[in-house]
Order: sequence, then C-alpha cells, then structure tokens
Amino acid sequence: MVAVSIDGLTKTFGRKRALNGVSLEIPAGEMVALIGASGSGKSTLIRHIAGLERGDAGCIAIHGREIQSAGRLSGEARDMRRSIGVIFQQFNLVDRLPVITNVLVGFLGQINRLRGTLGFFSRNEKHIAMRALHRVGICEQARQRASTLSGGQQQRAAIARALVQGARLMLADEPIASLDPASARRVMEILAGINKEDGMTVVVSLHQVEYARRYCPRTIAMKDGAVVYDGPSVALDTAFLKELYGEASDELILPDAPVSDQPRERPVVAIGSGAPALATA
Ligand SMILES: Nc1ncnc2c1ncn2[C@@H]1O[C@H](COP(=O)(O)OP(=O)(O)OP(=O)(O)O)[C@@H](O)[C@H]1O
Repeated sequence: MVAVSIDGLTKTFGRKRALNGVSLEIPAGEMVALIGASGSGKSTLIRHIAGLERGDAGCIAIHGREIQSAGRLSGEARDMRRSIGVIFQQFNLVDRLPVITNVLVGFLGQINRLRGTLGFFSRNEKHIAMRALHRVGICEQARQRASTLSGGQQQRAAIARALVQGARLMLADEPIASLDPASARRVMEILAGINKEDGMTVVVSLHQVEYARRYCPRTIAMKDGAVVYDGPSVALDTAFLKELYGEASDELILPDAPVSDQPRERPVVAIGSGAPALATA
C-alpha cells in the first residue's frame, strides 16, 4: 500500500513558487526525512499532504484516496485528515489544560460533537489516552497543565495525541527544531519506535541532517520547491549537502558525513540535473 502519492504538485504564493512540480511516493510503513535549506518548501509540502493547504496544480493521494487534485480538496478530505497526525515545531497544545485533556482531544474526530464540546470522555478513552502517554514516557505528568511541561515533553504529548487520534500517517514538521539534543533524540526515538512497532508511516522534516541519517532510512531533499534527492540517507555525502544548504551547511551537516564517492543504491534526483539520474550501486 502506498501511504502518500504526489504527482506534479505546484504551489505559488504571490510570485514565489514554493512547490515546483513535486512528485513522489512513500510506501506505507516507511520513515522518511524531509530536508532542505530554510524556504525550500518542506513545511509547505507537509501542509499540502495533510490537506491543510490547496496546491495550484497536481494531486495528492493518501492511502490510495485522493485528498486534493488540481487545486481542489476532495469531499473526503475532512474525513481523511483523521488518519493523518500532524506535529508542529510549536507543539500546538492548549497550555492551560491538563496534558491528559490535550491528548483526549485526539478523540474529537471520532466522538459526537456534543460530547466533544462538553469534554465528556469515556473510561475507555481515558485509558487509551493514559496508555499513549505511558508509551511516550510522560504518564506521570498526565494531570499537569501542558504549560508546565518541558519542550520535549510537550512534543511527546503531541505525539500521544496523534496516537489517540488513530493516525496511520504521521507528519512531523520540524518537531525537534526547538529542543535540546537529548530531548530531540528522545522525540526521534519515539517516532522511530512508532514506525517500527506500529508500522506507522512517518514523514519528518528536519534541519539537521545528522538526525535524518540516524533515524530515517530514506531522505527526500528539497531545494527551491523541487525534490533534488530521493534516496538512502546513508548516501548523503558532504559535497551534495554543501550544495543543498549553501552558506548554512556548516551548521547543518553532520561532521561524519560520508565522502562524496559513497555508493548510492537507489534512484536519486541530483541537484543541478533537474532530471532523475540512476546512480550506480
Ligand atoms: N502562507 C505563505 N504566504 C507567502 N509565502 C509563503 C507562505 N508559506 C510559505 N511561503 C514561502 O514559500 C517558501 C517555502 O516555505 P516553507 O515554509 O515551506 O519552507 P521550509 O523549507 O519549511 O523552510 P523552514 O525550514 O525555514 O521552515 C518560502 O519562500 C516561504 O516564504
């Protein structure tokens, strides 16, 4: 089963072409990193996959169902969003509410509106929410206000909410950008664990390539709204990354990136060629 299928997606904001003919497929159960310099189009792509933004042209299907095509959202988009968990850099929790309530919000698409508005959740729903918090390692903080959690804990609560939602596809937009290295590793380990244990498809945009290499077998790199690399993360070499990130490369490239003649095993799109090039293994 293909989790995400994108064909010829284009998006322009004013004169800025944020997405330029993006086409790609992500099989269900993969964990994929999305990398690229600031402004390359990562967040815009994630928002389109999530059905939160409409493209100008092209289409996107999630688990074989079209969520948008030629600038129109499908009538099923709202329903489909339930199977898509989205995590943002800024956690998107309600600060004044307890952590457990924030996680229970994940049920809102599944229960009737009145019950959701009044905040009546069943024993079983509370049990599921506690299990999700246990899974991300913060069940002891369940009764605390969300605002009292550390950044890493807040991000873990956001992941728990996506689990409760019953998502099959997790889109994480720079989930570790504002975390210290230890918290960032913990969040990435949780995402990798969910991917391995539940077979959840995970697409995660990252600034630092080190995390892509460590946790994601596949990396998609973007530049100026286009996919310029799609292949194994281990094959990302220093020369390519310097070209991808330009001046920012010193901050973003892992120190032990392999040398440029590292063998590549999968088809890649190379910077500058504009066309897919089959690299040799
Ligand atoms: N709502 C918007 N209105 C106008 N321009 C936008 C909008 N959203 C994105 N853009 C522009 O589209 C381009 C891609 O932005 P996007 O946020 O997707 O990049 P990014 O790779 O996620 O960057 P970063 O790593 O800094 O978050 C940028 O030039 C950005 O300014």
